[in-house]
Formats: sequence, C-alpha cells, structure tokens
Amino acid sequence: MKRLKKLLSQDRWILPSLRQQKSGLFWSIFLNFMITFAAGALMFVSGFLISRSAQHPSNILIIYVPIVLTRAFGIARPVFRYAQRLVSHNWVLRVVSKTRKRLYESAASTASSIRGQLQTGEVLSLLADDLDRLQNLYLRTLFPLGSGMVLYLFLTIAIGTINWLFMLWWFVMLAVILVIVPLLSLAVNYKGVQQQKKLQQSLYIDATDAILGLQDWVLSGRQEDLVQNQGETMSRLAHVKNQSMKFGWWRDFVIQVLVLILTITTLMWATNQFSDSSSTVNYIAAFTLAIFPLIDSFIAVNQGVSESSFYEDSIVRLNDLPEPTLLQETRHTTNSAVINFNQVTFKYGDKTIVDNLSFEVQPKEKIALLGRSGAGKTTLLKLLAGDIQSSLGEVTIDETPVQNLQGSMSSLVAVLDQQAYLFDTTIMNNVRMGNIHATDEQVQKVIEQAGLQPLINSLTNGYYTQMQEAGTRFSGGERQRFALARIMLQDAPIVVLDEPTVSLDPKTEYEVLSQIFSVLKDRTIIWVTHHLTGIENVDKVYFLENGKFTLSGSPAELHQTSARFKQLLLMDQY
Ligand SMILES: Nc1ncnc2c1ncn2[C@@H]1O[C@H](COP(=O)(O)OP(=O)(O)OP(=O)(O)O)[C@@H](O)[C@H]1O
Repeated sequence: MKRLKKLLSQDRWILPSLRQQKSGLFWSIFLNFMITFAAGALMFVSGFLISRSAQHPSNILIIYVPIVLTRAFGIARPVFRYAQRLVSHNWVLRVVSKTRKRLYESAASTASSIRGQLQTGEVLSLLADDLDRLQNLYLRTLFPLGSGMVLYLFLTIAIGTINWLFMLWWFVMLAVILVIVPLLSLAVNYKGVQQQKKLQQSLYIDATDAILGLQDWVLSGRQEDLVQNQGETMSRLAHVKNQSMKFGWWRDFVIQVLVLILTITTLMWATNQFSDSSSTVNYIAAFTLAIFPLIDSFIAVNQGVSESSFYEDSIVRLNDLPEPTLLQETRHTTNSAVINFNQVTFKYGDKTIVDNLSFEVQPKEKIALLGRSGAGKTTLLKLLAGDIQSSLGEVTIDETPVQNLQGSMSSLVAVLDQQAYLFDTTIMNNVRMGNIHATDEQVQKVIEQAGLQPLINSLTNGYYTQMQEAGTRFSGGERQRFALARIMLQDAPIVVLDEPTVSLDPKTEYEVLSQIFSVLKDRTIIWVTHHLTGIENVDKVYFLENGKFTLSGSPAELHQTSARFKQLLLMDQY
C-alpha cells in the first residue's frame, strides 16, 4: 500500500488531470455516496413501514410519511446512479482523452529511440493497456475507496449519536471489512497478480514476435507449434485468472459473513434498544434492513484494493516515459552538411561498441562502412540520427550536436533501409510521403529519375496503382526504387544507406546501386554494406572493428595497399 501511495505521488499522467478536474471528482464521489445512502435509507424506511403497518394504526397519516419517503428514496437511488454515471463518465472521458493524447505525443516524440528502450510488445501494452489500467485504478480502486471511507465516517458518527458503545462495535467491524480484509486480500492476491502481469506481458511479446516472424513459421511448416506455444501461455493465463476469480469469490463470501454478523448484532442491539415502547419498536427492522445495501460498497472497496498491485507496472512504465516534447518540425535548408564524430564512445551496458572514434564526412562525400556482423555499423548510424546518445564525445552536423537537431532531422538525414516501408495506397501517395507538399509533377519526376517510368507505363492505373499491403504488389528491386524516389523528394543533404540491396539478386543489386549513386550524386552518402558490389561509387571505405576504424582509404588506394580488401573484392566477384 505504501508502495502504491509512493507511486501515486509520482504519477504524472492522471494526477495532474485530476487536479484540473477536481469538481467532477468531488461530485462523482459524493453521488456514489448518495447512491448507497439512498439505498440504505430506502431499506430503513421500508423496514420501519413494514413493521409499523403490521401494528394497528391509530391514524393512517402515521404511515403516510414513510410511504412518501419510500417512494422518494426509491426514485432517488436510480436518479443518483444515473447522475453519477453521467458525471463519472464525462469525467473519465475528459481525463482519458487528454492523457491518451499526451501519451501518444510522448511516444511519437521519442518514436525513434523508444524501440531501444522498450520491446515492441511493451510498446503495445503501453499504448493499449497501461492507460486503461491507470483509469481503472481510479475508477475501481480509489473512487470506491474514497466513497467507502466517507460512508465509514458517516455511519460511525450516525450510530455514535444513538449509542457510543455500539458505535465502537461498528467502528471495529467496519475497520475489519474496509481496512483489514482489503489489506489481507492485497497481500494474498499479490503473487497471483504478479503472475498474471508476467503472463500477459509475455503474451504480448510472443504475439508481436509471432506476427513479425509469421512468414518464417509458415515456411518452416511449424504453424501448429506457434499456435500451441501461444495456446499454452493463454491457458496458463486463464488458469491464473480463474484462481484469482475464485479468490475473489471467497473474499466476497467472507465479507458477506462479516456483514451477516454485523446484521445479527445490529438486530440484537436494536431489539434491546427499541423494544421498550410500541412507538420505537419499528426501528428494529429499519436498522437491520438498512445494512444490506452497504454490501455492494464494501465489496467494491475490497475488489479495488486487491487489484491495486495490477497498476504498479503501468504507473512505473508511464512515468518512465519522457515528458512529451512536441518537436517543431523545421526544415533545414542547407544542402551541404558537414558530419563530425568527435572522440565518440558508445556502450551497450559494459560492452563498448564505439571506442573513441573520430572522423569527418564532407558535403557530397560518399563513404562506405564495412565490418563484420555486430561490429557496430548500425550503431554509428543511430548515433548520427541522434536515436542514441554517445557516452563520451559528440556527433555534430554543421557543428550542431545531433541531439539539438531532432526537430529538423527529417530534412537533414534520409534513410534507405534493407526493407522499403511501403503502404497499401497509391504509388503517388507512397512516394509523396517524402514531402507532402510536393506537386504531382515533382512526384512523377522523381519516379522517373528512380528508373520506374517503364514500370508505371506498363500498369493499367499508372501512378494511381494500389501498392497493396507493404508494397507486396511489386518486386524487391522495384520496392527499393520507390523508396529511392521518396528519398529524392525528401531532399535531405545526407542519405544513409543501410544495406538497401541486401535481398536483391546480384544483377538487380548492381542496377539499383548504380541508380542510387547516380541520382544522389549531389548528396552526402553513408553506406553500410557487407558486399563490395558497387564499392567503386564511394570516395572512402572504412572498416569498423572493435569500435575503431582499422582500415580506411579510397577503394583504389585500398586495392593497392590492403590484401584483405583485395580478398573481399575477389570473394564478391563469385
Ligand atoms: N539495444 C541493444 N542492447 C544491447 N546490445 C545491442 C543493442 N543493439 C545492438 N546491440 C549490440 O551491439 C553490437 C553492434 O550492433 P550493430 O547492430 O550496430 O551491429 P552491425 O555492425 O550493424 O551488425 P549487422 O551487420 O549484423 O547489422 C552487437 O553486438 C549487438 O548485439
């Protein structure tokens, strides 16, 4: 509970909205209390009325007032419930819509680095579940707890005005029902909730893995294994949830037994207190019946508190997200950006990936980064894009640290990846993503420059052909050319090529590379590659090994001086 209190005090997501929407919160708790009050009063007056009607009435008017009150409380209860739903839903929708917007802004402003901090499954659970959980924390735990405590105070004071000794008994019994049982159930349920959270998390991660690698599962003929793996986690989750429900059932049963004890003792006390005179005897049934509507509130408090540990991870994860900084997209107008890596060191944990590396890339220079798998080539690209930050030294573009250029990065650096990211819309729309302000003529021009005109001419719908999901309508080489056209439209002075031709056959690879270097001749190119096909297009080659460049020079120089380079060149010719 202490941990939850501490976490709540750090909550940057719902708490600030709560502060802004205090009146809605007050009315919601007040109306919640009024629902229970009206239900209790209805039973109280009904109990009195039944009892009084059983006696010979000296005057019919004596039962007239209770009849009117029964009607009034009978109507008041659903009216309060309706009003409470209106107020609380309005409140929840306001708070959640604002908070969800902030969450998406935060995730969007760190979109490039979030993958480094969280797994895709975690991002999914962050966007899909965490806010709902946080919302439930307030709706299912804190509100019932709030109105439960108001009820606790009200009942204790109300009974205290009649008999202080009996008030003490109620005080103890309510403390057991509203404080001790919830705390005990929180402690007992804690392990089960942790297990549920773990299984739910692994279900998300497995499902993400399964979707991303679906093709491999199908190609290896192991669809059934995939379904079975998922099924096992799901049935374990269902088992844990089932146990938790059983536990909830037992907890509610214990509460009902405690309420029964309270009811019997109240009946005994009321009999003792009110049976002396015929005018007060009717209060025996009234006091006893009024207890029953309280059960719903008591159960809600217990349910909420025992679920509260569910929300811990969500609060921690949400609080760990950076404050949304909506980056103002500014266009960097330079077409000659100088890249400088100045004594850059980068580590993943204890593992040094980049070790005190310094180099400069001049405007329009073309460089190739070579190195065995895992040497750190992609890490260098991430450092350049500012997706990760060096532990020592700094990376600058035109003497400005890349971290300060996040708002204009898309106009400075364009990326052509191993896989072209295309969408199920027209060719025109896909290419125009490079610059949404481009005219039709500009889009058509870059498509032509990327060598796609013959393809467009062969399509019935030409530029307006639908690409289908992930561009599957086209071949790998064609997809990369579309991505190239998009980059040309983006018009960034620096282009990063991260093995864009890795999945192409040698002939297409050669053609696409020639096209890339020809149309991007006025841009700086940083090309990560394992193959030396097309290496003659670059000015300088760097070999990355153990975080440092162990070899560098123009392809012609290296051909003369490095046996290793020669050997690699030979290998690529086969
Ligand atoms: N998020 C991460 N956390 C921990 N280690 C990482 C992370 N990302 C990469 N690494 C490690 O850093 C090293 C460099 O990775 P990087 O992706 O930069 O290599 P690379 O040279 O691009 O490899 P490849 O040619 O196979 O793409 C690898 O050993 C990799 O396992």
